[in-house]
Amino acid sequence: MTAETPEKSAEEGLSSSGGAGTSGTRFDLERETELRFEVETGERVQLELFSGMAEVFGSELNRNKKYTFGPGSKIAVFTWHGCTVALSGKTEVAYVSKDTPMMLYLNTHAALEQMRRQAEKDNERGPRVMVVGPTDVGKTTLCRVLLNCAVRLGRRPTLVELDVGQSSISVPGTMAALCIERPADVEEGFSVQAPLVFHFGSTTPGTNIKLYNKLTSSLAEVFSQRCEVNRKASVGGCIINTCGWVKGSGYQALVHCASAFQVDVVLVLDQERLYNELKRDLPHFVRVVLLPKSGGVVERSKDCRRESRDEKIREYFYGFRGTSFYPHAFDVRFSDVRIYKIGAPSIPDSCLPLGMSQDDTQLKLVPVSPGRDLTHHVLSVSSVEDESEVGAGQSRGILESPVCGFIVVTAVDTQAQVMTVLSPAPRPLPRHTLLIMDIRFIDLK
Ligand SMILES: Nc1ncnc2c1ncn2[C@@H]1O[C@H](COP(=O)(O)OP(=O)(O)OP(=O)(O)O)[C@@H](O)[C@H]1O
Repeated sequence: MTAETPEKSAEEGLSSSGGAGTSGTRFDLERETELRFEVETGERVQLELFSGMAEVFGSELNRNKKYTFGPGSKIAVFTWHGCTVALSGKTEVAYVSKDTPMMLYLNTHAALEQMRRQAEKDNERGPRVMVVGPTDVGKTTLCRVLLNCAVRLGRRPTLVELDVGQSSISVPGTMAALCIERPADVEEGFSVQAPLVFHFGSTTPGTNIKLYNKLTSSLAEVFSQRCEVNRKASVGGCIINTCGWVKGSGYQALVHCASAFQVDVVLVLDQERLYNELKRDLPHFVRVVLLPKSGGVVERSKDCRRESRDEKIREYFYGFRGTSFYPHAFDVRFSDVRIYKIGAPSIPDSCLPLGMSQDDTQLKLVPVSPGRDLTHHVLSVSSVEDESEVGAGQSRGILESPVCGFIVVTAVDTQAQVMTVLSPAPRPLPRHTLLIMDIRFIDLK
């Protein structure tokens, strides 16, 4: 699609916001402004840069290339020096804003880069940054901007993803780390090659906060080990994306994360209360910075979040926009696998065996006998060696082993004692220890 319909200036674009789907609308953006748009459900929108320079969340746009955004995408095209872009397709809203915090975000990046330079000089480690704030304040977007800025300067920062509801690295229900080697693709985001992924199993940390904190520590440990042997990773530092749960145990989990990763900087988006609490509770050498949220960040409904989780799982099996991968379906005999759930249901303290605490039950591996209720569940394939025995001591090994992939149970035949699974690779499964998630995926499309 090209800009064949009437051309509009930014001001006209403003007046066209509010929905009546526009096609081929041209926007002349002044310096330091951004064009924000949302794609209507069931639609696609194409973006093209005609002149000047512009970026989407820190990834530069190429001129005269058409970028396509799928249903529900919420995008901001920012320009430092002015540009002309066009949108074609049905947008729910499209408007230009002069009021953007990008300058503050860039200043934050400049300060982090200064810390990296200093680290290089002094043979120290680079900044470890934690981004926090309530839901829908643009945490993920800020992480992306900061990582893009760093990698564009030749740095190799690590993205640590602790948001188990909306992971930007792997499927929901996981906690992961990814070394960033190139800027995010404008449409697809960061290229996910060789991430380190741990199984959490649900979309809210509150379902098993003990496990959540444990895995945060495991990620921190692996990251620190990598920094010891890889100078670039050490200088690049890390940007940690967290969950929007910032009260009670959620808050404690943030404090735990700050200590596990030994963070130097905490960026608090849009909540003064959280900012003050962290200033009070973190050691004085941690720099806690309050940043405003962008007016463009869009609140997402529960349904919208569920859809984007489903989309993420679909993407894992079928690739971006469902076109690049061809998953396999095959039968797995019950006797060939061992399936566990992490965490036993909590029972009153008075009923626990002598010397055992609730904490122990949260980290316990509970064997699951396959039945029909397993249908549609996502299972993580643990990388733990098949031969290892699961005794009281070894369960730790499974909890703290990364996963090597995911499968979805599509059918269970209890008579034949087999289950049919959807898998990214052909049979056989690479390992036979499976961890069940609370998350289900129904392969409808
Ligand atoms: N300036 C902007 N203009 C338009 N859309 C934006 C802008 N910044 C962010 N968004 C969009 O707003 C949505 C929410 O942003 P983001 O995912 O960064 O928030 P979050 O705080 O990480 O959310 P949560 O932690 O609750 O999942 C995303 O779809 C993102 O693309």
